[in-house]
Amino acid sequence: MHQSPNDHDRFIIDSRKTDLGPNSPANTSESHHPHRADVDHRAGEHPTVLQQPPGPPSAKAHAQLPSIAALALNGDSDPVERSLPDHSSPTAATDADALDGASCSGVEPPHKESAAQRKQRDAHAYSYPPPPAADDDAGTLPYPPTTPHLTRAPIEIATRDPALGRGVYATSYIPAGKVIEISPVLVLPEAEYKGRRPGEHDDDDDGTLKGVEASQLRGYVFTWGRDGSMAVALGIGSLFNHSASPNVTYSLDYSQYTISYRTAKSVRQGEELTIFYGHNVRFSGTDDNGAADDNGLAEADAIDDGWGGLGELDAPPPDPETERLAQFKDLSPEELRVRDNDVVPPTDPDFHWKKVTELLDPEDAELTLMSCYAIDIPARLSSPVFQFVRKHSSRKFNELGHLKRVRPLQPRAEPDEETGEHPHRADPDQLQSVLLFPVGSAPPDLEDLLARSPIGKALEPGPPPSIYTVGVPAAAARTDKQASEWGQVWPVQVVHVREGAKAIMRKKGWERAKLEWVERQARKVWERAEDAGRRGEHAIACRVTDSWDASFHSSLNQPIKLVTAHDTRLSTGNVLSHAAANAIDAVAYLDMSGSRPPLSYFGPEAADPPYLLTGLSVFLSHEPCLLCAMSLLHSRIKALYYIKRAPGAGGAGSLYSVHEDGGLNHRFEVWEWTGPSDGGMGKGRGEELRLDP
Ligand SMILES: C[S@@+](CC[C@H](N)C(=O)[O-])C[C@H]1O[C@@H](n2cnc3c(N)ncnc32)[C@H](O)[C@@H]1O
Repeated sequence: MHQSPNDHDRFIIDSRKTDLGPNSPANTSESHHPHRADVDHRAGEHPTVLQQPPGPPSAKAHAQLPSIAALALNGDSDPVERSLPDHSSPTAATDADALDGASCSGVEPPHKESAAQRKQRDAHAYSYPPPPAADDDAGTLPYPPTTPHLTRAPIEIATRDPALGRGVYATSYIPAGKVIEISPVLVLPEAEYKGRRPGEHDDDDDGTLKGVEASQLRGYVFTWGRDGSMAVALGIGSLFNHSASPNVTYSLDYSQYTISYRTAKSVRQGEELTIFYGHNVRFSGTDDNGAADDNGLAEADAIDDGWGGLGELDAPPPDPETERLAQFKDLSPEELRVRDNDVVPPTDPDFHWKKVTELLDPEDAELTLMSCYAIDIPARLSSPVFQFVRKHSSRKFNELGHLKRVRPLQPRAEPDEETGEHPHRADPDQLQSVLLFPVGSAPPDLEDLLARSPIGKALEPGPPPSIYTVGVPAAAARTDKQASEWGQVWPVQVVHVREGAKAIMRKKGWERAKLEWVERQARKVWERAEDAGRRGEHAIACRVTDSWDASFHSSLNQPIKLVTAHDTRLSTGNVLSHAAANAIDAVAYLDMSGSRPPLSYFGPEAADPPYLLTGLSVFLSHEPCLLCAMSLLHSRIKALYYIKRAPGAGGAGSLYSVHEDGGLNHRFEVWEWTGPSDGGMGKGRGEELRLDP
């Protein structure tokens, strides 16, 4: 067998020359040279355009290779598309799926190579294993100190079809996007694989199979890097059979020396798990006329479209992102900027979001009162009263800071009739009311204290001033109008609302580019939820993205998506595997593996990823439950957008509003979809919401 690390690596496996069974050494075509870049020398066979095997990743690509652990929770899956490594999609690493994109990025596109180029490459390029140092301890292999390994999937090895030999079968339902196996690999340098003696070159090959190539391992190797090395998966990985429409995808990790396998589609119990070895492969069972065997390979060969026929079968659907970008191509940068930054108010029919908040816009606030103790004293005693209050205050901060401390009891003296001037000094004996303490924080022996204070003494031999209770505004006024109305009760300070805060509080709307982006993310998360529902999970999903920053983002430069996850309570049996929890978990995996894409929000230079979801935006198909709302708060998200309310269970507006609880140390904004649900978001499987475990 030949598993190809990408589908450009073509080969033929032909067991017609033997009747010893599919795994016999003789079961593969004698003339097959899997790692030869330019060989097509078999007359009468299907074309074997053996293209250049994938190159080893560059240092940069290595850095981008996802950790295998991270793949485990990266849920997005576009079944067949992901099964076939895709060099044609430049967007793969951005919005499509940060992790999957990264997994592709380690593999360079194929190219035809001349003999001269090959020579040059042989001299300089990647070599595995590196030549041992003279005093190298024989037998020491340069594998990494630790190798990830995972086999936890419900699978069994069985022979159900003798023509295929052993295969891997699901013993229970497996959802799409699950890593089912991570196999370490054993790398066989070219000379060892081909059984070359020291000093022998490939030009000396006489066509006779030697070395490992002559053994039955030949049916189990795949190309590793570009130097002719081959690798064997040491684990279940070597037992996946080939299919033209596989349900398992794989990715090579050149730095970890592993190959990981992940379901590209959901798999039913009893179904075989298959991978795609490459185009134009053929095994025994295909008759001389190339009649289709049941794995569809002969059919694939019959259509010469350069993709072994699979191109047509797996033609990717039109890319919505390309279509979206096409609408801006005729706009100048300035026209685009104006269009993008046009603020769409919440009253606009295109604005389908409602802010989930119980907080009042302070500008709409009604007057609320608090009780205070006050005294009426002559103006000349104001200063001693202020000193008295300072001395006996139990609080560090001034609870009455938003109020004027003094209110004149009589109207101020009229201006002089002749000159029109106001008297410079107030009458020192004019009575005025002075606030002492809020009722709740006054000293208990206030009367006594006052009588014994310099104020009481100054009023002797008369009685000390009588203390009374008065209702005063509980908060500062936010407008001049409020100040004048509330001032009738007690003179109050005005703290004008800041412009930025005003925009948020008044729900002024969003830039058009942001509005469109938010809605697109919401539709994507809804689609994912519906997809999860079709796979037998609760139809709930969560998508985590970078947050919109108007000074940076635009229709062309969109925030990056980090992960999408769906609810997996049913498939895992874990009642806490809610979509939001899975998404947070997946982000943590990204960070653990160093695979978080550089975020615009924090700048690509940021040394370390921020704590969990700090500053990120979360899209949920449904309002999060209390637990998830609290987890999102704990993760420090910036904004949450959800499509459907979860009455009686939701923690972001329904049962409780975790996001604006004054007792917690983080707040985030929450928006709820108010758009039509017909034929789109809010309709369908997502309605069968069961939030409680
Ligand atoms: C990596 S092994 C797979 C496990 C193998 N069936 C076994 O029993 O060890 C590859 C070999 O399996 C067989 N094989 C895999 N996919 C096949 C297919 N679609 N049709 C026929 N034979 C297949 C071929 O003999 C091939 O050389």
